[in-house]
Amino acid sequence: NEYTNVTYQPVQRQLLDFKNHHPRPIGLWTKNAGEPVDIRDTITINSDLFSNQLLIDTMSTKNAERIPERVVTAKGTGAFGYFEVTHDVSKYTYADVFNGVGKKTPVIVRFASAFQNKGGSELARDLKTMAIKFYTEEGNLDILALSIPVFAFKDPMMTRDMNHAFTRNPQTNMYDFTSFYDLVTLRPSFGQALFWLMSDYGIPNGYRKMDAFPIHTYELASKHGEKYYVRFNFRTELGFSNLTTAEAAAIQSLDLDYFTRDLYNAIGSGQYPSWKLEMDVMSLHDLKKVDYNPFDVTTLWKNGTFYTVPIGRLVLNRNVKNHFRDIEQAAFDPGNLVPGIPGPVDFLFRGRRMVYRDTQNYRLGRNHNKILVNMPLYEKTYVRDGRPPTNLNMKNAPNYYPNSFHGPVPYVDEKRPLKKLEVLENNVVDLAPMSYFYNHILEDEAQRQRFVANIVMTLVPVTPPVVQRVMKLFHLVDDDLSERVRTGYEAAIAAQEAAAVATPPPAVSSRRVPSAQSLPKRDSK
Ligand code: HEM
Repeated sequence: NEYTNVTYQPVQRQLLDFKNHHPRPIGLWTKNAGEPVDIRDTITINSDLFSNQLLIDTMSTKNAERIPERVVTAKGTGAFGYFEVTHDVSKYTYADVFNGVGKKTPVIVRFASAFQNKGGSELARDLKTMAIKFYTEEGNLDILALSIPVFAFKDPMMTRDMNHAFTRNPQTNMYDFTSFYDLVTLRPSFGQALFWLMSDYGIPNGYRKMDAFPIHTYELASKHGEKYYVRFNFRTELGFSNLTTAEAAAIQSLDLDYFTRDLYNAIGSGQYPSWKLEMDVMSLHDLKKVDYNPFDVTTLWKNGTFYTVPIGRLVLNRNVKNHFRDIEQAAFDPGNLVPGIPGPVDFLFRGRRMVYRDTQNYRLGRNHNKILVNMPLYEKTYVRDGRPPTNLNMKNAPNYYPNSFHGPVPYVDEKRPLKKLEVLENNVVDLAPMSYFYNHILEDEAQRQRFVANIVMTLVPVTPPVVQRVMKLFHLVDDDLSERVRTGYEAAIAAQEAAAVATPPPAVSSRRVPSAQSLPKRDSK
């Protein structure tokens, strides 16, 4: 690269790169309304502040720089890239984006930590999220995925409560494992997601090295009028790898932004992260044969009841130039689907169709689709006016439908399935998958030990009556697990008590700041 004898990481050299690309200042500095700035206006002491338009511009716009952070997934990053179809899946869907081997579709992808605030730590044991917006010829397709393959509940009514219980306590303003485990044990559908989170899958070694799962069972429609039911999986081509709690803690003490740095540096040095997109498939016929609910987002499909089909590759090859413009303002909405992908039919998904739209109306405004990063390749609507941005606002085209003056017209999708599948769900929770996770998905003794240690660590600060409920739940799941967690918990509490007794009170160091008493006496001679 341009820097001889030194290796700068892309993150380190961002400003130098800018300067290299712009050997001279990029232009005259202007006030907000365009008047060039005179150098005498840039210093305000001993001047008439209220006549200084530059000062007023500066202070008033600085004050308004923030928009509300996302209620979840606030701490995030992202990049541009493309999706390439590598396999013929025309049998399953007529969606243009997945048809035609070799076809490339531009994407923006945002990653985040589910329950961290905007300035939070990426090293926290937390669900990681990956949201993909495909800018297809038939509109934006948004697929939102988590780093674990199951969700915590089926009923959208639980959303606010999970959000509250898993984030900051209203009085202490701290993350609170008491509310966390309280909710998990009162609603054991959380169990499987909890287990994934407490295992090695709970802290991937960066966004590049994690798999991502949209979780819901999507309905796909083929051009022959058949329907298929699929679960998509994004599999990292680098192979999944994780950080242990100790490794994450060590990195966290120096760098809360480790995931963001890793992604930016990789893309900036041409090591483009990539994922294979594949789907687990069942036909309508297969669906009717299984002895479980394949629409249940809290659990995996059972072995032997489906087959897997590769679709394509997702590659991220361009860092964004402006985080706020392209990442903070990005609005992903799982309801943004395209012809050939009617989408999920479960109740949680129906709830999500409402929620994302609403939160983005609040966070970005009702015209968030007109913000550059959210704009589809083609769009003609009867939407008008409202809070900016309104862009061209459809200029002078007719603003009502139907009309006889050549406003935009609908088309007929001949291939669209005639009937929609109606799914009824229940609240019954099966604990067998938790036991299966402990005994089969955790691959060896070392993984099991780390899993138990992570649970124990998070139980230590929990109110004892809630700990007892956790023990009861684990007892119902697996004897070995419950025994190990109990022993580990008792040992951790004993160690904590011993440490409290043994630790002397901290010594207060003298403060070497000037004070009336400590000023050296100069005239002592
Ligand atoms: C299968 C289950 C779910 C998956 C895979 C999922 C995935 C995601 C992802 C990837 C994001 C990050 C979007 C971004 O980066 O901007 C996100 C944000 C969000 N999710 Fe979910 N989520 C799930 C369930 C839910 C549910 C049940 C709700 C509520 C009903 C919900 C509400 C939200 C909200 C409000 C945001 C913030 C969106 C924004 O401010 O733009 N999620 N979700």
